[in-house]
Amino acid sequence: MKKVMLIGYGAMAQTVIERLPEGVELGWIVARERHHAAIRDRFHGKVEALAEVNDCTGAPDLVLECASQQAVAQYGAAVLARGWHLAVISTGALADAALEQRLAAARRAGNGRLTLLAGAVAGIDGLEAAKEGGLYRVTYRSRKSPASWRGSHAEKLIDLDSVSEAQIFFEGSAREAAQLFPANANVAATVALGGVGMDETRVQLMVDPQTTRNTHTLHAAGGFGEFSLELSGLPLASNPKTSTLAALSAVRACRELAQQ
Ligand SMILES: NC(=O)C1=CN([C@@H]2O[C@H](COP(=O)(O)OP(=O)(O)OC[C@H]3O[C@@H](n4cnc5c(N)ncnc54)[C@H](OP(=O)(O)O)[C@@H]3O)[C@@H](O)[C@H]2O)C=CC1
Ligand SMILES: O=C([O-])CC(=O)C(=O)O
Repeated sequence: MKKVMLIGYGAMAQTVIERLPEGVELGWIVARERHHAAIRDRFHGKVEALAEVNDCTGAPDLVLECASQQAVAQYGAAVLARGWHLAVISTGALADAALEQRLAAARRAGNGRLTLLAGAVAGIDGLEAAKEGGLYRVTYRSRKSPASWRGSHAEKLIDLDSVSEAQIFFEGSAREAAQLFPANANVAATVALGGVGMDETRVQLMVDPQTTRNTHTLHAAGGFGEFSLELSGLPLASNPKTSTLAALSAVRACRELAQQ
């Protein structure tokens, strides 16, 4: 039986817990103190609620970050320095170049492994293959409902309550998008890391009062030719910022672990 450590206890973590594949069990959940009693009750003490990665006395086969970019900064290096396998969903954390270097150094020092989950988007494998032949241009656009942008930096750029038609409210690099919208634009970073990088990947963020979907549009052109991909994802009921597919990509990482 393979053992997983989960970081985070929010919407995505709940989906992972509910869909945990056979052959994998949850050993630890790193969560804020206020969730600890609920975790102990739910799992009858069989899953340890931890305040810190370093409080773990066991050895997880996989550490699944389903929390935030801040959590990657807080725990990522400790996980890698211990030689563990860290799978990250908050990929936008790597828009911080200093953090990226710190994680790389910890990984080298501890012989750990870092995996970036594909998250809410598809086509990253094709993008990475295309990169081998040279990429000229990669663009990414995210279109979500006003509810999905609420509580984000979007509120400083556009009045989400009065928007009556689809509107682009942000244009910039993937690095800017991932850092300004840490709970909404990790896909921009995922696309950047698979393609032409954080500063060259052009990003548009859009609010659409007519949609209930999270729609990701990716366009890549290069020596291979050209592709456009549109993914219209259903958000999680418990968090409209997060697409169901992002949670399922974390479930898939558990399935791969079970099959190893
Ligand atoms: N790559 C991709 O395609 C996508 C990536 N994401 C990333 O996944 C993250 C999780 O999504 P989702 O579950 O929907 O978000 P939620 O806000 O529903 O849940 C986040 C959970 O993580 C916890 N958490 C956050 N930071 C820390 C920390 N430093 N230490 C301990 N616990 C922490 C929160 O704690 P508390 O309850 O106390 O607030 C909460 O339990 C997003 O923040 C985003 O970064 C999301 C969608 C797509
Ligand atoms: O889940 C999504 O649709 C995308 C998302 O929040 C992110 O990229 O951070």
